[in-house]
Amino acid sequence: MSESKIIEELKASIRNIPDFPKPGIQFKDITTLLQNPVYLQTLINLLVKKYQNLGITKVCCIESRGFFIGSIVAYKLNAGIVPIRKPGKLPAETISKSFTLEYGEDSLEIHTDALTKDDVVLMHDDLLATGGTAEAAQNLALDFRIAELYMNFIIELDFLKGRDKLNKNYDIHTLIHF
Ligand SMILES: O=P(O)(O)OC[C@H]1O[C@H](OP(=O)(O)OP(=O)(O)O)[C@H](O)[C@@H]1O
Ligand SMILES: Nc1ncnc2[nH]cnc12
Repeated sequence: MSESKIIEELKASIRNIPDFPKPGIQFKDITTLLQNPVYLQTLINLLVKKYQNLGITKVCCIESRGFFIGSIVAYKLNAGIVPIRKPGKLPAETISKSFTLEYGEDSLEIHTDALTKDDVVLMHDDLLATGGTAEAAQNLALDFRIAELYMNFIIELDFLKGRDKLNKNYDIHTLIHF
């Protein structure tokens, strides 16, 4: 099967929940993709193929839905896992960035010793919506003056133009567009 057909199948496996968690939001639920072993393997294989020859040393995984796939990809790439978490969850010294998202306001934190200037970082989250989360996460990583940064999302809600908030000097890749 062609790669675009495979991506269409993965897209069809994502469940839409209207009005969750607030009226007007069309929530893209990835649990229906993740719980299917074939779809899970297919997704991981596509991501590993894309990022395997780039010398990635750390995968930054954005809480919480970014943890699932980001962690597996890190393992497959022989890279480390760096959690980017909601406030008050990381126990050691952190740096923090605030942002607004499609249905609220939040901030994100990373440990101050999580990255170094030699790191080639893959930043992963399940979904890019308004881009507030990804922008904050990108800025957290760039504060470390890392060697390179790749941004990856399973899903992008194109109509929200979240991509426009991100620094265009770094590669941004999304598998499935709505
Ligand atoms: O582009 P944005 O408008 O910033 O929205 C995208 C973010 O929203 C969701 O996370 P959420 O904050 O709902 O947390 P969760 O992963 O813990 O469910 C999603 O997993 C992204 O992280
Ligand atoms: N529409 C949406 N579906 C799933 N996760 C989201 N995060 C922000 N917007 C979302």
